Amino acid sequence: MIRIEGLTKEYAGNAVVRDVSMEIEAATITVIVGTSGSGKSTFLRMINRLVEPTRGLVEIDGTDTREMKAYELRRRIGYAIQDHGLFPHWTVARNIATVPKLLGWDRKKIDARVHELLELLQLDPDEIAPRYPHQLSGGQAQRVGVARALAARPDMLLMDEPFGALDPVIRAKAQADLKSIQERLGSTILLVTHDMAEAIRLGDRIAVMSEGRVEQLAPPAEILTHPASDNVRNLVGDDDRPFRYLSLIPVSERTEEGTAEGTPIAADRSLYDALAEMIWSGREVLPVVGKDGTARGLVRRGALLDAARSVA
Ligand SMILES: Nc1ncnc2c1ncn2[C@@H]1O[C@H](COP(=O)(O)OP(=O)(O)OP(=O)(O)O)[C@@H](O)[C@H]1O
Repeated sequence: MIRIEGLTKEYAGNAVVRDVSMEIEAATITVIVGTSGSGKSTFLRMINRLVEPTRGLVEIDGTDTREMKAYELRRRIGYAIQDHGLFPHWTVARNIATVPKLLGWDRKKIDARVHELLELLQLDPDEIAPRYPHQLSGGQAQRVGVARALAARPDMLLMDEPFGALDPVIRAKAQADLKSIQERLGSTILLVTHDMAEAIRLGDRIAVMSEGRVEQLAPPAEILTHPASDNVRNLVGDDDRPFRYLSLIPVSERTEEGTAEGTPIAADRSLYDALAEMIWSGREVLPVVGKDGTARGLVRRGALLDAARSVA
């Protein structure tokens, strides 16, 4: 678990991060979202001490980061940034091996880890490992950046706008990949973005920052249903709120007893998917099935619209 208390950064007496406290559970994704200049990157960089806090405390599993040596911080906290930060004159394999090498791992262990990580990120090791960064697509470079950050099995991964340089289609794929890797490895991730849609898609919790403070720290559904301030409401975007909310709630939560005709929808799909299916197929009711295909009941369009209206 990561404990952050009273974290503050001042430049020339001017606070850019003000008294931020939070606890981050292991194996969760916390997304820091906010407008430009709200202090997100400075906050993130104080966690691995790339920026030295003016005041406050960061503890990882009970150890104050001030008591950790630089190499230990690097091992325990992986760091991935927007333009991936790969070293241009090093191959992909050497880039990924940066921290393990610093830690003195032997060659065999490093090679095995590079191979394993490339496979995890769905890159062909034989093809990609010997390449140089300029020989990669944007999406591949981004994944290599994540592989490098994961190399020494860190306790925590810090990601600063990791998908910022990707086009929307690749970005959505990269987000889905990150989520599935995180679920598989049980990684603890703190990710900075200015994109609320990304925050809602990825976050177990979202911290909304404004002028150096955390204005709200809550799960996505709560941010959507109960924005704590006008600022949070603006970031969420009034027009999209109902749709974003529907995309977070599984069909199982609005399933009623009964039977209905036509192609069913799976209970773990979202209400948004159900509504899209209803519009597409011109139906007002869909049968709902479980993962194993057994009937679970039905979902009505009225119930979806009620759910959407609850946040409108
Ligand atoms: N080294 C520095 N010296 C002085 N001021 C700084 C320094 N680094 C950051 N700042 C200021 O701190 C504020 C917060 O910057 P920060 O980069 O943390 O914001 P951000 O929310 O990450 O913004 P963006 O989304 O644009 O990256 C800004 O006003 C910035 O100008």
